[in-house]
Amino acid sequence: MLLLVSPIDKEEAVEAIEGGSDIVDVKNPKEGSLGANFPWVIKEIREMTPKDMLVSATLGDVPYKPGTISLAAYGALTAGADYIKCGLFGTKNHKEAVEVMEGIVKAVKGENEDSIVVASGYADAHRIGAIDPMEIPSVANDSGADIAMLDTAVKDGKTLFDHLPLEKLKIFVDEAHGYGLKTALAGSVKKEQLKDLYDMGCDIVGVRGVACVGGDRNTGKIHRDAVKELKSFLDSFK
Ligand SMILES: O=C[C@H](O)COP(=O)(O)O
Repeated sequence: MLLLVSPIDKEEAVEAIEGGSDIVDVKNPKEGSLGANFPWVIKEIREMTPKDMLVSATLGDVPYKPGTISLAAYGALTAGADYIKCGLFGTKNHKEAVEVMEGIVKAVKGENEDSIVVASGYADAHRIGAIDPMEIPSVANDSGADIAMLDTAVKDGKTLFDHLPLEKLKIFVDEAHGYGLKTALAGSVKKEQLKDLYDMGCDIVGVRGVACVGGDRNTGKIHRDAVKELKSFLDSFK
């Protein structure tokens, strides 16, 4: 299972890289769970990240505005992101979500067929009126995306597992794998929850809070020692 760590700036990106993160996920937590960062931040983090390491960029907790989002995706790609990740915040159903994701897929894969598109739903979608998280694998599949992901929309200390039990997460992973997609799971994930994610076959775990000093995604900063600890813990499962 790969470790994705979400830095907000260059200083945190160095910590993620030195700590051994597999994917550097440029994000702006000030703008939400999957908040988008500025193109120049994505660009400078891509430039300082070793070529063989993947850089991901989030497009935000996006509204149901397919044109706007496809243009944002094009911008993230141009800034150098290998992974383009979209939080389906304002889409209420399968049809709307597929429409948004199809625009992203067309915008980025038309330029670079190797770019990786991630459709992210929210385990606590019921709190924001967004699409049911269990529909995300079919949304990713029907739109031509590569990865089905879940995060949490509201960062109030509740974790992914508080909103979806293990059995449901396993169904999510199995369904996505059945389509030939990869999976990414996140949402205030704690170290002691990593083994469950590994055992269910999750491909990527996304973290920020647990990689920050003091475990706080907003007030803390990512530290290489925390990333190293997570990485070696994950390696111990192999
Ligand atoms: O993509 C992963 C997110 O950044 C997870 O952040 P979090 O661990 O603070 O919920």
